[in-house]
Amino acid sequence: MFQASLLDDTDEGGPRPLSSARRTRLAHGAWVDVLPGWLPGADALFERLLTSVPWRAERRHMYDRVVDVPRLLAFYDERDELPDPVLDELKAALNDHYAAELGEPFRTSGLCLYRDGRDSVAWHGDRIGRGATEDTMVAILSLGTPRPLLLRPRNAPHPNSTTPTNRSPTHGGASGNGSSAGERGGTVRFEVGHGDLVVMGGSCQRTWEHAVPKSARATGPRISVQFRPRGVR
Ligand SMILES: O=C(O)CCC(=O)C(=O)O
Ligand SMILES: [Fe+2]
Repeated sequence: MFQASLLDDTDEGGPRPLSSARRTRLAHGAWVDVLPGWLPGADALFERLLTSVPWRAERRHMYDRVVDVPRLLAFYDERDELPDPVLDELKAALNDHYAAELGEPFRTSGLCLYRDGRDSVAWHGDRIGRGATEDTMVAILSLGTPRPLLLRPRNAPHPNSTTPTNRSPTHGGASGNGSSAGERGGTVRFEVGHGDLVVMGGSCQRTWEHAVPKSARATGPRISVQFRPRGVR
């Protein structure tokens, strides 16, 4: 049982039990757990993070150019104080549920702010560090405006291929609060926001890639909080 304390002092209520997360097994030993509406009242946390986190713009080398990273970032290493006590409680709840299976605790927290539909993250695996060679987990809390989080197998077949080489999962439709997963051409799609949790596990960082694509529609801001073990990034 999750022992709510700080959360009970607000009108947010605590996170829902992680035992109700639904696991989707993907090809190649990857899996994804999804718990829509994990954190009820998540919009209050969203507003606090939006104003209290020292969001940084970054620039990165891309081939021979230096380009703006199309989202704002903040990173909290294991010894850093998190920007909101609710994040400590969520990390503790994740560790209560997952540490035995993971074999170690989640320790670091990365935050991304997608200001609007022009912000995005390109296809990648979290492969800086052990995620490139070992099974691991990355747990992502989504706050604010829902955006699609897409997953596809690495070295995916051409989109027009009629003979996909990967076993594809099938998904139910939309769930209660609007989160939904769908699958098309080997790509798995989760619409995440407003307190939804997605945990990528098994070989997901090695054998699959994930992305939050740009959107041409008017899109409000989304914050994601990624909890990772030590040495995974
Ligand atoms: O915003 C998200 O949900 C994904 C972020 C991500 O993939 C990353 O920071 O590595
Ligand atoms: Fe990632």
